[in-house]
Amino acid sequence: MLAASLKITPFAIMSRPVAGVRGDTVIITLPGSPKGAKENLESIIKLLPHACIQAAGGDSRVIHSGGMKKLEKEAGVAPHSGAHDHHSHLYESGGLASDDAVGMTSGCGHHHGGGHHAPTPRTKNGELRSNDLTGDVARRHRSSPYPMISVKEAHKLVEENIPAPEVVKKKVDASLVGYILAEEVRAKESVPAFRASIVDGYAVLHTDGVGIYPVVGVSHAAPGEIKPLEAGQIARITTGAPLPPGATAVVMVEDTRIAKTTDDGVEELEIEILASGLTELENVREVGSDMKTGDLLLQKGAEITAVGGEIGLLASVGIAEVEVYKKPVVGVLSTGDEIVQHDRAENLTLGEVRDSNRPTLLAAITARGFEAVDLGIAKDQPGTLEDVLKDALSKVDVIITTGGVSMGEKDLLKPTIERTFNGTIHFGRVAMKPGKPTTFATIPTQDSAPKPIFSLPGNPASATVTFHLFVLPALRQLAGFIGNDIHLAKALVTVEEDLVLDPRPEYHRAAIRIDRSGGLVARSTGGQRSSRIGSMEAANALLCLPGLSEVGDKRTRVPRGDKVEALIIGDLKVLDV
Ligand SMILES: Nc1nc2c(c(=O)[nH]1)N[C@H]1C(S)=C(S)[C@@H](COP(=O)(O)OP(=O)(O)OC[C@H]3O[C@@H](n4cnc5c(N)ncnc54)[C@H](O)[C@@H]3O)O[C@H]1N2
Ligand code: MOO
Ligand SMILES: [Mg+2]
Repeated sequence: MLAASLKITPFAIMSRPVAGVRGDTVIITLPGSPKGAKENLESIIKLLPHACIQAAGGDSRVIHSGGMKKLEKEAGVAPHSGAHDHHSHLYESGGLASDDAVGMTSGCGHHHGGGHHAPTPRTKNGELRSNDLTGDVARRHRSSPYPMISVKEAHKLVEENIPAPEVVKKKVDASLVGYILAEEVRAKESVPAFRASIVDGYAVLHTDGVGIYPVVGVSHAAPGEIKPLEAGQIARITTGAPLPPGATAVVMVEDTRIAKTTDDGVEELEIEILASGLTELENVREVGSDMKTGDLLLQKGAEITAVGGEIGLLASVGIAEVEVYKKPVVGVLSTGDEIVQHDRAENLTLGEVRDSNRPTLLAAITARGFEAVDLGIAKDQPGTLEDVLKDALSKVDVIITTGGVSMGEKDLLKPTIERTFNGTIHFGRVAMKPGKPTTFATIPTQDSAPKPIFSLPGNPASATVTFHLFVLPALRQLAGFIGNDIHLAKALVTVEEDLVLDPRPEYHRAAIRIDRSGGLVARSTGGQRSSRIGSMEAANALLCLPGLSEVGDKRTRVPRGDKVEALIIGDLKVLDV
């Protein structure tokens, strides 16, 4: 306790905690200050069950040989009671789970440079961290070997380990939306390519002034030759049509009067110009006044957006194809013996679970403009998982799997990635809720850079949140987005109700609306349990709530009316009045 407190304050030297055992009771004294008490307790709490069992006379040899479960049962220590779980979360968010833990960040966790130490894929004595693939359950890790890193760290590790984007040529058409330009584009023609009228009326010499003039020609917005115009003459012209050579302005038909027509009253012979003080090029678009040959049209790195403006600009100067960054093809694989096709007709038998992760992710990937490949469901068998992943590596640029990344003996993704594919696990645990066991790795391949694989947690809300937080930015980076454009947009929103804080930094699903004053208000989607995909229904934002450990015991909730940072994951809607 003193050592842990000393890391926090030198005043720790002044405290005089004592601890002891009376009968079979463990007694520990803590400082008076609530903060001090919490910090001291946290530094030893993981050992309390052990200490209690020893104080109750448990035999330490049995304990260390994994007989903890049996002893806990005998001693009536509930192995996984809520409280215990709560405590385990408490450490993890406090970064006390292991000495590799790093300080937590609050907010949306986007890294802004700054030092970081990436946890090494191997332990200090060079061992691989994952369980071995023998499946001997008694040999599996009893606590995670993966350092708990912050979301900010995780973002940095992803950004540093995503391959460089590939350049491809694409036609300028609707399929270009969402691509990033890999080259600077300049105008190869001027717009307009000729002097064009902005209005319907009469082409004149602006020096002629008011008076009656003969109509000597007609210029329609159509290809064809136009006769030159002399002083004292005018020509009828329609909007967008080329001015006759020699003409220097256009008078709107509203500023004229008919002076003489043919006998049958069909054709106009002479027109009275009523507009005076015409300036040169009045109502005329000079050649290249919108865009001149050689002008910069679009920068390298510009996004071709769904608004269509960039496609229009390219089309307006006749660009037929451009170099863009190839968008990654993304494979989605569900894993788990319990997982069945969501639309399988038969009713569920005991233990079966409908696959919601794959449909969710395939939809989200496609809607974001990336090509998604359905890799189906893999059983929790090392062999089949290996076959499916091998096949996937030959077909897609990025693999997403869900499930099988936690502490269970059937959680095969980490061991398979590391031991079968010689992959590098860049991180395997993130201080966040949901999404703690999120795993990001790269797998070496013969003919390309190591391929990214995101093994997301199986819990549906966890899988969907971590897709938005980690995978989507990686896809955007692969597609050529840079800097903050890689990440989801952040906004400050006012919470409409009190939100209870979790020990871990939480990405709380919410529906945000633009309110009458133009501000953003957030309404929680309700129960945020990681298994509840319903918490993603109507969610267009993830509220970045700090973990309890970050806010100290100052507060345990975000009060209604407070503002928090939110990551925008869906379209904004206006508040229904
Ligand atoms: N002893 C510990 N157990 C767990 C920990 C821990 O730290 N210690 N972490 C918990 C957290 S946090 C999460 S998140 C989960 C993630 O575990 P996995 O990634 O291994 O996920 P699975 O066990 O395979 O499945 C979890 C849950 O989700 C259901 N599932 C899986 N795939 C799908 C799918 N495609 N569609 C719908 N539902 C799916 C699965 O049936 C399970 O119910 O680990 C905790 N455990
Ligand atoms: O980390 Mo998990 O909170 O259940 O997704
Ligand atoms: Mg599991």
